[in-house]
Amino acid sequence: MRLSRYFLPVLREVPKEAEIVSHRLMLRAGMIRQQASGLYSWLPLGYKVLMKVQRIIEEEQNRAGAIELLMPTIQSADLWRESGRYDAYGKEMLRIEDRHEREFLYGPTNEEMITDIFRSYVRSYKDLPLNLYHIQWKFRDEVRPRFGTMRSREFLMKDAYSFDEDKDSAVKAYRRMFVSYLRTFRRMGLTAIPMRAETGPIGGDLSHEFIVLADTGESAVFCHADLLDKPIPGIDTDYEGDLQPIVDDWTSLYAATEDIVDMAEYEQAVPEEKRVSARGIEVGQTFYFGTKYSEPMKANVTGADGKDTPVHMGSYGIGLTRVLPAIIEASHDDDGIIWPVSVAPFEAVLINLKAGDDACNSACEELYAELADAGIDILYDDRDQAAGAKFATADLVGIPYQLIVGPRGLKSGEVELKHRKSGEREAVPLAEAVSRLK
Ligand SMILES: Nc1ncnc2c1ncn2[C@@H]1O[C@H](COS(=O)(=O)NC(=O)[C@@H](N)CS)[C@@H](O)[C@H]1O
Repeated sequence: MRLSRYFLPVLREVPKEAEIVSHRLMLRAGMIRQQASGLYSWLPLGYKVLMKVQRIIEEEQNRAGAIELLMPTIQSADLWRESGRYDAYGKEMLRIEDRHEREFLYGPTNEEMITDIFRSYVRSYKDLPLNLYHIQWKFRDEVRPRFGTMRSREFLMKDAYSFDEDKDSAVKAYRRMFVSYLRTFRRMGLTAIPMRAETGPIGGDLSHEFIVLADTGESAVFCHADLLDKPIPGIDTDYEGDLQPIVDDWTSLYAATEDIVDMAEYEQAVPEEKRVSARGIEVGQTFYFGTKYSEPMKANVTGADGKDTPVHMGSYGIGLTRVLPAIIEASHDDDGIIWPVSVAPFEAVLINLKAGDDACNSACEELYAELADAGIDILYDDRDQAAGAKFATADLVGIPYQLIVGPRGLKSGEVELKHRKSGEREAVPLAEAVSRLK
């Protein structure tokens, strides 16, 4: 992509309403624009990162055996009356009337709707286990939206729902999602620690919040330091096998959020030098809630014994539009964002130090074509601007590699490769530049 033809509205000044670094940087880097309280437009650069995060989530959900579909954002109130949550959900729910004065709502989550889909088609235990998920916009009328898209009113969520014949099988489904979350967040460059959590409006009696430690996190968390550098399950993890050892390994060390921590238990379980009490960002949450929805909504299957019983369910959410600021909180410096390559909007930015200089222009045009042919997601800063402005933009938007082409380097047949994360710079022969980025 040529920057002169892109749409990247970076801001010079720090927006005053932004209280935390990720909010400031997402605005300055031209990733988002606030349209109203808690409502954002995703501008091209931000949207590109959001879609890279989505692809990683889809890959890991599919690897764990979940099947993707897509449900609408608008839901019928009657469906929520069946589960009893229509009134219980409170003021966070945006209630809507259509032209025929029928009652609808903008879905804050989809347990009722997915249960309705399930009960319409599945009758036998032979069709289980089943895990259906979608990635869809949600609306929660947060009383105090803040920190940019960290806590917004409209947000993008992956929500998966598992259906099993009994609790034992449902706990196996829970473990598959638990393990897939360990892989998913680490692939985005995040260390997300599973912590026992309250279940809140979703319900149930088994739940973990996946927490990224960050000074600006909304909740206080308490955990054992050994959880911070534990290796995640490999790409060859057998999701049909016994995942209990992995889950036990990750839950045997103490980790709890402030709403369920037992300080005496924490101090008893964790030696002083291993105690980590910090602030955390909840990027995902897993729930087992049995027949909470299938009972009232009569989502039953006929078992091997010929008896009809309500299915045991769980739900598993990831806040995609919260993951982006979480990554920035965990990976930035004074010059801007430092994207992990896996989610970076572009893998590299080609910087022409002297647009208008024939040698630089032709070298850049050649490199740009070769990089694109090599399948590298490249941004070419071809603007007629001073070098300093180009470096500042590249550092701000956080692209992992900068390929810098200047008249002096070209004279010795070299370009400069800068690693955004380490700041290291190295002279690379022109002919090797593309292979260095592959
Ligand atoms: N207001 C919000 N803004 C941004 N992300 C949010 C917001 N509310 C929740 N999230 C994200 O969405 C994830 C799932 O939300 S939740 O309430 O915990 N879980 C559910 O809604 C269940 N239905 C899981 S499928 C959270 O872990 C968080 O990462």
